[in-house]
Amino acid sequence: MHLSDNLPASAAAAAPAVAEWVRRAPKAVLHDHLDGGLRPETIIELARECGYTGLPTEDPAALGVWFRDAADSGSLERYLETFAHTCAVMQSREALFRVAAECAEDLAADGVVYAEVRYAPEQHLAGGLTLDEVVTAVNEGFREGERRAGGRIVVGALLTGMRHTDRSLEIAELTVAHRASGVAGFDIAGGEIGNPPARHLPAFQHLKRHNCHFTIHAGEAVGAESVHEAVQVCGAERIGHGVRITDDIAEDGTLGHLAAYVRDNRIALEVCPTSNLQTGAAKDYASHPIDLLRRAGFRVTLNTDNRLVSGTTMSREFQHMADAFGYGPEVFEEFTVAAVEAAFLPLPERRRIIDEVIRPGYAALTASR
Ligand SMILES: O=c1[nH]cnc2c1ncn2[C@@H]1O[C@H](CO)[C@@H](O)[C@H]1O
Ligand SMILES: [Zn+2]
Repeated sequence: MHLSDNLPASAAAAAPAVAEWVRRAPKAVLHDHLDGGLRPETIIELARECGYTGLPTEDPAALGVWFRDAADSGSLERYLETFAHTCAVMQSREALFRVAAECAEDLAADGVVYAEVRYAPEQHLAGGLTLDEVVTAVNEGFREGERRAGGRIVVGALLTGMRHTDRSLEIAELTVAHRASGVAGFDIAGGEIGNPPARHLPAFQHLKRHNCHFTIHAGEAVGAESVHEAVQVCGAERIGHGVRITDDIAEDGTLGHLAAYVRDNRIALEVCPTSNLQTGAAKDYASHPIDLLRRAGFRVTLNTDNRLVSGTTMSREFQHMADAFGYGPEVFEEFTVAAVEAAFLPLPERRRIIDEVIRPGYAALTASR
């Protein structure tokens, strides 16, 4: 049986028909940007409240389509331009709280049981908030969203430093300061070309000194050398995207030294297929390297990147992969367990989610199919 999605009808035209078992499957997402996943109607309401007049349309369905189409640019830089609109309306405590609460609610409604959601605190200071106030507002929003979802989801925040600015050390310090209260780790994001991760080495060294988790966007717009720098120079525990690691895999499947290192050390790849199609990191779903990487034994996780900007959900990403590669519940269970194993959570908590939520959820799914 197929159910239609709950996104606007016009946007649904480009979306796959999501099978009911896909929607019910327990999911975990490690790579989802808070400012890339707002509800269109929320953007419009927040814009009215704060006096932002730059939106391309005030029709929610049309706005959803506009984001996805504008981001279908073939370039990461143009994809990222769309975030000016979402960040513009996320400049008050109330707006951040609302967006974070709705994010947790929407993920839970899609069957996500564990999420790490990232954003760049430095992009939310235009209304006069301090970095600490931004983090507190978002954390409180996540707690509210967890409550509204009846405890069916656990959400952690990742604080992102923007790779083209010079605040990453400050954001790393903020991560350490808030780690006992809802912040799970750190990330760097933004345009990859011309902004290699090692430019932010002091931030990574600070995190290492304080035994803090971090991931790095790499191997999305730049090739395997970017993954090399993120892993070997900066010490990333996971890689955001990472799909261009295939530069280091020969046609016959032989792994180069870097690819072998990443695979053998179980460094998780946070793969986001739809986003990759939009930014030109992959040509189409059928030729997306996720299947090659999975079969080669990499720790592959499946993610949304930006639910609004990429017009997607976890269910849609699952469905695209099921359609392209014939994946059934056993593969999605593998991706979901891989994500929780690579989560920035204490080990007993990871084990609890896998043993008490994910394994039984898939067992029930398989029994009822
Ligand atoms: O796939 C991506 N690659 C690089 N940067 C990204 C991606 N998606 C979003 N952002 C950037 O991360 C910021 C904080 O959430 C966003 O504002 C956007 O500029
Ligand atoms: Zn991303």
